[in-house]
Amino acid sequence: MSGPQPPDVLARILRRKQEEIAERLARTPMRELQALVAEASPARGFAAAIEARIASGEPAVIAEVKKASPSKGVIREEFDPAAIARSYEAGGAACLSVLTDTDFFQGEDDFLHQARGACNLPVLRKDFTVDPYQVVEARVLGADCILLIVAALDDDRLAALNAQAFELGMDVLVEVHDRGELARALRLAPCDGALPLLGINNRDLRSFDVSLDTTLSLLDDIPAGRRVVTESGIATAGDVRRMRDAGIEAFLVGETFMRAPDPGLALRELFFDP
Ligand SMILES: O=P(O)(O)OC[C@@H](O)[C@@H](O)c1c[nH]c2ccccc12
Repeated sequence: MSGPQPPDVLARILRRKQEEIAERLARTPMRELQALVAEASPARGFAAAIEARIASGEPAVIAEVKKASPSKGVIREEFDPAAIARSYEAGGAACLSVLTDTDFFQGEDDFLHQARGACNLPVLRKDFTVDPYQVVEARVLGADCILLIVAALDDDRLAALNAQAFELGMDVLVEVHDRGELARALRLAPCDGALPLLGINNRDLRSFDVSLDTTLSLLDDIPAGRRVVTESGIATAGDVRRMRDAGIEAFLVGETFMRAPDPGLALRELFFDP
């Protein structure tokens, strides 16, 4: 370790998230929210879209719609979620990921709505989901998949939120960063035969350090047949090659595309015409 370490940003985000959930509950009680599920747009099949893409011999790219982050500040000034979604779809994305956290990522719930409404791709709600209220909220917003960060949840909560998401017809991307978290993710039981996608975050959410070695170092512990998504820090054709040589076929990429004038073109160049 070198240089000053930032404070544990994940802990700060989770403290603030509890306040935010309380505020939202006070505005719209759970019962009212649940009544809106019936009116939500049917789920698009997030994991199925990834598998279909890989079955056709191409990598599955989950392209992220992200304006800012705590580690990088504002990443993209000119930010139109609908235009970005259309660009990603044209560039060959299999799915989208949309940041909805406002306080740390300058996201909005409405960004998900705008992005999903502008294309036919399944969409991941990228947020810090720690409460059943947020899972219902995700589906009401139209989300096709939610993120569950193992480092943010105890075993019981992780299992409960995972099952709840599947019951609502969504898929789950369960995110790990080290061997201990991976072991916990692998203990999740199937829901109606379905298991979550395994996301390996190359960025340490506590220190912001990024290393693609994180993904490679965990592969030996993953049973055959599980779908792995490598997340964060993918920037060059060499990075993509390195991951694909290790057998990784699903990628979650944000910053590299968000810094490009045309995000979908950047996607196409990185993955489809190197
Ligand atoms: O912008 P990048 O380095 O390509 O990373 C995308 C994505 O993996 C990252 O935004 C992310 C991964 N896990 C998260 C959890 C919360 C917020 C954000 C994230």
